[in-house]
Amino acid sequence: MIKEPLLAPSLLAADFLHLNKAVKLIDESEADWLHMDVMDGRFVPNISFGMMVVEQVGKVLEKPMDVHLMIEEPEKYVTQFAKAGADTITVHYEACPHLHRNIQQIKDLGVKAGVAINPHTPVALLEPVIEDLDLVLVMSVNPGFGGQKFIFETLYKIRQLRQIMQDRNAKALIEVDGGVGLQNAAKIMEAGADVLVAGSSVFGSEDPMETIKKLKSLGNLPVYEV
Ligand SMILES: O=C(CO)[C@@H](O)[C@H](O)COP(=O)(O)O
Repeated sequence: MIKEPLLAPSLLAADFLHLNKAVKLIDESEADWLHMDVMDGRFVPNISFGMMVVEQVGKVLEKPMDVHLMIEEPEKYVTQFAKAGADTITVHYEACPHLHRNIQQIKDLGVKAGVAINPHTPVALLEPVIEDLDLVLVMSVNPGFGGQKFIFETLYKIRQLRQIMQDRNAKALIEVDGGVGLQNAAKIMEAGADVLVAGSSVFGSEDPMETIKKLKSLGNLPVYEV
């Protein structure tokens, strides 16, 4: 039996002219968190939105806000994102030469701390900090854009990470982000994920509410496709 995922639809795929509507939909749906993708045009080749949008969304959102910083020098901005209402702040391993300090900085703000790794980054690199983390975000596409194809090798990384965490009795949640949808969600959960981020598969679907419902009831999904 596959466990029910925590589901975090990504606002990046919503209609930016009607963010209020998207937030309301998340609050009224079975989704657990709202995922917010902040991009700076330096760490990733795209610019999305910053703390002003996060703050406005935070004012109306009732569910936890999961903020994924795809930015260089995140230490300069985490305080502002915490003030803007983030419940979890995730920084990238590849953007943090002083990762241990960055994690402590986030926790000192009273916010849950996450670290994301790009598809080419080995999970073993997180071993020295794994016990300090609330969340590990395994990128299953190269970050920067929604609507990309899930990278199959991510499944091995999730399994490896689950093993490392088990060996160290670490409690972080494993979140998987990029190309996640009804066709592969069960397989990703079976590999050991806890949280699924879903952008296009939710907001690009005909009935986002119904898609969220289906993603939450994984027992009914096929596990053969990736
Ligand atoms: O961080 C990112 C992209 O860099 C993701 O959160 C995407 O927003 C996921 O989008 P889909 O692949 O689900 O469309």
